[in-house]
Amino acid sequence: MKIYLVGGAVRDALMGLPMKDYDYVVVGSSPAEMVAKGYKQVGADFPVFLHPYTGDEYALARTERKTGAGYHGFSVYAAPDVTLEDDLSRRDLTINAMAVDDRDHIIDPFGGQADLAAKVLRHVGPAFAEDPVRILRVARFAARYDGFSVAPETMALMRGMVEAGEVDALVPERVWQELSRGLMEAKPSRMLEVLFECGALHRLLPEVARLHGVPQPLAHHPEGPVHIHNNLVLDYAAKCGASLEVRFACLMHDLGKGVTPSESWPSHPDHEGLGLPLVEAVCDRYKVPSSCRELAMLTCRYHTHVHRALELRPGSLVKLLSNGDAFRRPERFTEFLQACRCDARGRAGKEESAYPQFDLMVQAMTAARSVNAGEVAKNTENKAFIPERIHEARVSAVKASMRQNPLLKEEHLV
Ligand SMILES: Nc1ccn([C@@H]2O[C@H](COP(=O)(O)OP(=O)(O)OP(=O)(O)O)[C@@H](O)[C@H]2O)c(=O)n1
Ligand SMILES: [Mg+2]
Repeated sequence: MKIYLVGGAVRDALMGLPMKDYDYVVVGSSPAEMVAKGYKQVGADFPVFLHPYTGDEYALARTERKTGAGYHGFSVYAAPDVTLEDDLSRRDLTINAMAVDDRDHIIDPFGGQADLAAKVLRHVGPAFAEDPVRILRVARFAARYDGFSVAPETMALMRGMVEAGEVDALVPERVWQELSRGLMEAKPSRMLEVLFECGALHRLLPEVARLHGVPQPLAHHPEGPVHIHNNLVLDYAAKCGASLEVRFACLMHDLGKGVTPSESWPSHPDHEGLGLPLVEAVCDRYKVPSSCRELAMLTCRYHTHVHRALELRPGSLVKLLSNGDAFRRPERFTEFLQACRCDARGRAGKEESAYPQFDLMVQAMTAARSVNAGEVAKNTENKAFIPERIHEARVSAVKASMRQNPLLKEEHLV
């Protein structure tokens, strides 16, 4: 038998990037031989084994053929006569279809090195079309690797797959897994662009696709239409190293602008409220984790309130804190503020601009949270007045702390 390192590790090594996981292909062996050598078989469907010491994955060279719809509609053929080239030819992209043998010799039958040098994401062959997840993978690699483009013939193939309804058959968990990974890459906007170009975004996230070309007031948004703004917001969040929750909230924050009646353009009255059912629909569709869902809802609903924080009086600031659940969930409220800051800076020429609303809201939250609500409750004789008294105490605390904030004018302190 012969063992080769394949896939992502080879690609990343050639790019000079750290290798994350090692996948090996074994040629000329059998399950019985692998087990006899101490490898542990994992999964009944595929001939994949774990190395007894390193835990790395070793797969018998195999060919796959789609026999029906969905995930189980595959027939796998693994036998000692399947060659390394056979195995590489069923893989998605040329840059993922290279192997290295035990003498560090590179086997590259599909021009993966040339495509790496030219920064091209190109499919290996017609087998690409057998797995629609690959459309999402291509979009994700475009978001990860700076300057990579999708080969025209690959884009055409992906478009054909979308038209054939292939992405509609994807299970929600897989879509979320790929989308969330793409959001965590260096330039998430590239994922959206690639998905848009092949038509997959319209199928998977029509709410986001709909933002394309929608006008906004130029004075606030010199970058132009909503989708460009959305892309800048996302990429700024990525540049800051924001969490998945913050990045997802950024992706969702302006969905309401996609359903503004065109008579109102370029204004978007109540896009916050209009966006909420759309955010819910996306989250339901992909069973989005509640941490992402909650922050996205909060951000959609209240981001413009935070933008106006400098004009809010203490009473309104406390109400915003309370609506944002800042007393019970201060960490989440801080992530909400981060998303608001990404929104403000994700505009042409605004990336470096000050966003004093962030510090102001943190200051207000700290002051309001310093109120001992239990103590206020204990000292309130008529228990029906407790919520009101707590609110008043918080307002007083915010007011006192605001007196030290030079950003605020006297009239805001009343
Ligand atoms: N839908 C898929 C998934 C995987 N592969 C192949 O299996 C290898 C390993 O898959 P995986 O670890 O999921 O992806 P990587 O390419 O290693 O990317 P990542 O860095 O995200 O792990 C890929 O390189 C590719 O050759 C494929 O052809 N089609
Ligand atoms: Mg990998």
